Amino acid sequence: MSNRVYIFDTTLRDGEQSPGVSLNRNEKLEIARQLARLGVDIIEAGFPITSSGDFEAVKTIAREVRGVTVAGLARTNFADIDRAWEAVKHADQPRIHTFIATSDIHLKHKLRMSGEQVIEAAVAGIKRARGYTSDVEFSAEDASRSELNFLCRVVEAAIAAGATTINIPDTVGYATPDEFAEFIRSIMNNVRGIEKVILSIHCHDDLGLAVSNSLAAVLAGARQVEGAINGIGERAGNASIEEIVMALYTRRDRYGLETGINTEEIYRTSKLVSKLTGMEIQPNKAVVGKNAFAHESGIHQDGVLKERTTYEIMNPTMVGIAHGNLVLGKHSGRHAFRSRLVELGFALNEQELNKAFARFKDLADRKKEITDQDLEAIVENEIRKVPPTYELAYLHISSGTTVVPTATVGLNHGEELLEEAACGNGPVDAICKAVDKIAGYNCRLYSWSINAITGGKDALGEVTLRIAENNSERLYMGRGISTDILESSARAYINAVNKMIYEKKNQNNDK
Ligand SMILES: CC(=O)SCCNC(=O)CCNC(=O)[C@H](O)C(C)(C)COP(=O)(O)OP(=O)(O)OC[C@H]1O[C@@H](n2cnc3c(N)ncnc32)[C@H](O)[C@@H]1OP(=O)(O)O
Ligand SMILES: CC(C)C(=O)C(=O)O
Repeated sequence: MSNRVYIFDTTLRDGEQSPGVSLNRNEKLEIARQLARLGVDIIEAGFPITSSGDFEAVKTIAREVRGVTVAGLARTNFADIDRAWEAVKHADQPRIHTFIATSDIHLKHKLRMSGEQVIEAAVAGIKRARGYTSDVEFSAEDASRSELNFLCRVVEAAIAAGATTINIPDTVGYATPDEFAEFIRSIMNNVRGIEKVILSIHCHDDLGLAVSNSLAAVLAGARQVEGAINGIGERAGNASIEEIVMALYTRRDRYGLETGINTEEIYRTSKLVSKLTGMEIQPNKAVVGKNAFAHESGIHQDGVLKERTTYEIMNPTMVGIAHGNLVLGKHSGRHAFRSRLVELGFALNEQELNKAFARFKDLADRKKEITDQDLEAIVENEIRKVPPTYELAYLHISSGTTVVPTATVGLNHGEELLEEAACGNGPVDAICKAVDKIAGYNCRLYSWSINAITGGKDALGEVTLRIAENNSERLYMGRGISTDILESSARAYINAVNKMIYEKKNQNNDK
């Protein structure tokens, strides 16, 4: 048996069946192009009878995305099959994918057909499709809940009618891995002609088992896996392509199976699908989640810094993520802390490091995640504390929808109180201009951001900003905290100006 596993991507068909998702033609085309770069073998581009929009999207993909099989889904009736063919016929390798349910529950309640009628419909549909193309996939919908002997009869008839791929879906995500593997083995052992076709599986995630069931089936002998990027799809979704691919890749040591996927395109594909479908990726999602390669606790961070493989079974670059990250938080230790400071360009001695680390742990108790800006602030405010040339004495703001924003600022400069007023485009701009007038500088604001340190209406707002003199690129970061965000802004701006003055003074002393 070949060790090559074919990847059938149904992001644009079953994936689009996710509640709330509707992709237009251009969006589908953009995703299809990316799927081709990813290296999937088959793109199921849509269900052409569904709407003229879907028909046009499948047709466009078939015409424009080369070097890949493009499939269109169809029920077994001729109208669906004819429409699917019209849509895919210009593809490099067109495939018609036709399906009908085989479980008692579907026959009795949904199709209201007998078993013989289902076999007849399947055979007729496949023959119709074979009249158009030599690449015909047949799916026995709800196969995993079907009576095995009947399913084997349907599959045998489908092969005899000309199907080249036989798909066994776990349509409602009911199977469990060992049971599904056994089911696949039974089909392989009982269906005449099964060795002539590619045996495929299509698993749903209702019990969170779609990937496990898919892998179990592959290990039992299936050689095509159907799934969707990010695991999107009807209800709880489909098996996630990226998880299956990375499981096969990572465990090739044990199973020796291969896909044609260019794994470095995985992350980009996942991001694109998430962006265009509007379906966010949960942070702890395997392979592509924000936290998939993030390490938060000190012991793990220390291990990863010493040797990445201590806590990483995949290299993030393998899936197209530039590098993993060490998230600094209250569980982090000195090794990770020092390493991030070095990355930020700070070389602290042991005493400074200990002092900064204690301050960091303090802050980490109050904040969920410590950012690079927090670290810069710790070092600059705590370790390289500058003497305050100016300190805020008072602040008065006049602002609103009908007045020009004006700020009056009083700054203590030693024993002196210096006062100035200025107008600006907004109150923050007015504050900065008033401070500039007092300090005798002309600065521009590069960035300004606010972060609520505590919750509720009286939350402490922490403003972090960066300024530079008008004729210089040297940036100074300032930080200010208050329950009033304009006061936080004033304090942050004054803090940055003080740093600038201090640095200039020291440079002059050095000369
Ligand atoms: C498991 C899966 O994911 S299957 C794919 C699911 N995807 C979709 O349904 C795509 C979106 N669907 C649609 O736009 C519409 O349902 C259409 C265009 C496909 C059909 O619309 P309608 O003709 O109005 O039929 P409706 O959806 O209400 O009912 C489905 C009909 O197809 C029949 N049917 C269902 N599956 C099959 C099949 N594989 N082969 C033949 N007939 C089938 C049903 O028995 C029902 O027939 P009935 O009208 O005689 O009772
Ligand atoms: C059409 C088939 C493959 C399907 O989507 C399912 O059974 O879930």
